[in-house]
Formats: sequence, structure tokens, C-alpha cells
Amino acid sequence: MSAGGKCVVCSQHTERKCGGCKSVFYCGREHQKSHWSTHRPECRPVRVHEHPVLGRHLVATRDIKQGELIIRESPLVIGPKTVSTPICLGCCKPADLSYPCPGCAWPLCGVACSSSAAHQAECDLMQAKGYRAEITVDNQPLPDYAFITPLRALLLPPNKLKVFRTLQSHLEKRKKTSLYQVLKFNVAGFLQNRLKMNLSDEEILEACAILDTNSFEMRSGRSRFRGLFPLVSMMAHNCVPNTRHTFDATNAILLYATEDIAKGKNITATYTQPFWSTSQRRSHLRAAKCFDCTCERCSDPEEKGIFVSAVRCDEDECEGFMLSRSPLEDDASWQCNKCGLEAPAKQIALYNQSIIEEIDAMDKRGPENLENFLEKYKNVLHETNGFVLQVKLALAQIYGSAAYNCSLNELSEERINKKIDIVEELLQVLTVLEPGMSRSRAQLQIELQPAKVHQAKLEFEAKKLSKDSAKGILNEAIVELKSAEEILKTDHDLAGKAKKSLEQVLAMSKMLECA
Ligand SMILES: C[S@@+](CC[C@H](N)C(=O)[O-])C[C@H]1O[C@@H](n2cnc3c(N)ncnc32)[C@H](O)[C@@H]1O
Repeated sequence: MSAGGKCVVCSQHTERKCGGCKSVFYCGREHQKSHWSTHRPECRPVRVHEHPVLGRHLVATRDIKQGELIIRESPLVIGPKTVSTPICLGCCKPADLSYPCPGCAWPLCGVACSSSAAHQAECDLMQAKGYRAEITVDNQPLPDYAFITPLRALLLPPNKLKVFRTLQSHLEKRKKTSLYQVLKFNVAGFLQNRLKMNLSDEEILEACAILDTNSFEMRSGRSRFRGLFPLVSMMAHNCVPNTRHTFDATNAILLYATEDIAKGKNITATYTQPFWSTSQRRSHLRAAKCFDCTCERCSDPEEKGIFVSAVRCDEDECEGFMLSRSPLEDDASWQCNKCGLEAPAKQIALYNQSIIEEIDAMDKRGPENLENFLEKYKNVLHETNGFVLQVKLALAQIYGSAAYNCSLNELSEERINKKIDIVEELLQVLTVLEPGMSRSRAQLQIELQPAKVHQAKLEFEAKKLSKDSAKGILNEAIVELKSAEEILKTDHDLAGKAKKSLEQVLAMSKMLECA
């Protein structure tokens, strides 16, 4: 049977498809060209599918290559998070309170942002109702911003508001939470009573719920804000995702494939962190996104062989690990994988809670306490238990950092070697938990490569390494750092660090050339 279809322009039967999305047929170049302006916004290698568990989600309409840009989408709404440090309501960059908006007194970063389109409608409304903001505290998270982004959504033009309202809210589930009551008072109360908006609690709280369920966190320098992208937000969560995303200078989201994605496969993102245990990930998803994750990683007590949730069995002489007997059931008992000893879920949860509190309370301004933690738990937690991985990541970032008086030049040889071992181990773990060209991988490479090159330089100077071997390490570092720089180039926090790591390595390469 032919795999063809009808040309969308003339209905003639054809087997030629658009090469970009592979979902539209054209009889030839001419009709494809004439249809391009209509087809262009839809020409993406994804389709929204409906699934009984995932709801609407994105599926690849053709094979997608690792590193390929899958979707670029402009935001429907951007604005402050529910609790936010002072940010400019024009551009969402940090605002220092020196320039209040002439119309409504909300902090802006300067005169250029007072006429920003993003801020216009809300500013007009606040002026009309005689409301002026009173933001006097700099640099602290404030609940005052809670109503801004829901208000922006509710003031969208009708066609865009219609799109916004098609997004999932989980409103009924959220009605039972304390957050619902807080937002009812702070946001609905404010919009109805102070700004005299003729909207019901339900309409306003639905807008808050849609934003919380679908928004992506965005960053600009110190500030964190959120953006809503209707198509990209359709992506399902998976604890082992196959995409990463970043944002360009116009605040459009860019979604990239971190691995090859075969036609028909789900396109997924993670709403959690790779080094969190199953219970940490699942409780975060339940609280923040109102669903119980049942992905392959969550269903597997061994988490694909990485044992992120595993704690050592405390039976004498036993070298086994306690694992949940059924990770998708919160109260399922845990059992040692060697001797079969059982423990109630509550006991393990309390134990994990005590470790979370210990890490939270730890003074992390230097490496010592983190090193002591690893020593203390080395025979208690699995070597790739999530707490161990999280502490190792923090340690890897301190070793080599001038901000902690631990720059590579100040580090002992032992700590340089330790940094390299830790980062290589974390990268190994990521090949399973976040495979491919992920942001976490790029973040680790910018830690690893300067340390490896520094180590090679010391060994070369001590005549323990040949010039050719040192050059080999350098060349590998340059390749890895260029790829990391590309992945992180629009990441406000890490782009600078990636660039600096590459410069550091290139400087070392020049020194080696001269030696
Ligand atoms: C950003 S929305 C994604 C689009 C949504 N599925 C829809 O139909 O509008 C996030 C919501 O999708 C659902 N979802 C996403 N990933 C899921 C998963 N792995 N398992 C179950 N539900 C999931 C949850 O209801 C979650 O709150």
C-alpha cells in the first residue's frame, strides 16, 4: 500500500512530504513553496497526542537527530513567579528600586522599560484604579508579585486568552491545598477588591493554576521569572528525559533533542533533578504538578542500576542495600537485596528526612563539611545514592572555585584528583539518568576540563607526562568545552562560566606550545 497522501494545495495524490515535519504532503516544489507562509508556523517534527495517563503530550512525527532544534516558540505570557525578588516588569531583569514606573510605581530597570509592551495593559489598569506599588525592600523574595503574571494572562487579547484557557490547570485537586487558599486571598482578593476586576474566584484561580502547571522557569542574571509556551508545555515529564531547553534573547524557548528520538517516540522533559531519589522526585511532582510519576525509572527499585534511593542494610556483616519493594506505592515496605531484611517505608522516610535536614543545615562555604559528610556516610549509603551525588556535585563546584578560595592554583594535588574523580563519576551516572547532550552534562564538563588540563600541566612540568599526551588532553578539553559552551550559550548563569573555562584551557594550550 502506498504511504502517500493528498497535496495540501491541489489534493493530487503524492508520496512527497515536507522534509521538516514529514506530516504534510506536496505534489511538488511549486505547491510547497506557495504554501510555506501558511505551513511555516506548524512545520515542527512533533504532534500532540492524547494518552490516558499522560494526557496531551508531544510525539515525534519523524526521526529527530541528537542536538537538533525541535521547536522554537515565543511565549504566550512571561512574568514574575508567585514569590519574586524585585524584577523589572518590562524585561524581567533584576531591578534595584531606583526607577519606579511613572504610571504604577512598580520597579523598572530604567526609562526604556516604562513603555514596554509587556507592562502596558496592567499599568493602564493599575493607574485607572489609582493603585501604586510600594516595593521598598531590595533583593528579597516578595509575595507582592503574586498577582502580576495571572493578571497578564487574564488581560491577554481574546484569541490568546482562549489558547491559555485550553491548558491544564488541575484546579479541582488544587482546591484542597493551602496554596489555593493563599492565592484566593492574595491574588483573587486583590484583583477583585483593589483592581475591581469583574472575575470570579474560580476564573482567577484557574489562571494561577494554569501558570503553575505549565510554566517554565526562566533566568536573567540573579532574577528568576516564568514563561508559558503552549506547545512546548505539552511535553510529558519523564525522569530520564530526551530534551533540554534554553531561551534566546527574545525570550523564545528553544527545545533541543539530547539524544536521537525515533519517529513515534514521546518527546519528554524532566520537571525534577537527576540526582534526586525516587521519593524526592515523586513528591515534588505530586505537590508541584499534581500527578504521580510512573515512568520506567520511578518503577524500578534499582533506578536503572544507579541505586539513587538505596541505603545500606544494617544487619551485621550484610553488604546488601535496602530497596523499596514497590516504589510506586508510598507505603510499600523496603527490603535488603541480599539478606531479605524488611523495614517499614516510614522508617526509611524518617532516616532520609534526617539526612536532608543535615545537608540543609550544613555550612557549605568550604569543602570540609561536604568531605566529612562523604566520609561519614561512605559505608551507610550506596556510593551513588542521591544524597551522595548531590554532595559530590556541590564539592566538585567548590574545588576549583576562586569564590571559595579553592581555585585550581590553590588546590592540593589530592583535591584536584578528587575533583576529577568525582566529576567523571557524576558524568558516568548521567549517561544513564540523563543521557546525551544534556545541560547537566555541559555543566559538569565546564568543571572537569580545566581541572584535567591543570593536572596535565602539573604532570608535564614534573616531566611525568609527555608533550604529546598533554596536547591530547588539551585537544579533548577544547572539543568538550566548545560543545558545552554551545549548549550553555543562552544560559545566563552558566554561559560566562563556560566561556571562562574555555579561555582558561586555551591559555594553558598556548603555554604548552611555548614549552
Ligand atoms: C505541562 S502539562 C503537560 C500537558 C498536559 N498533559 C495536558 O494535557 O495539558 C503537565 C501535566 O501533564 C501531566 N503529565 C505530564 N507528564 C506526566 C507523566 N509522566 N505522568 C502522568 N502525567 C503527566 C500532568 O497532569 C502534569 O501536571
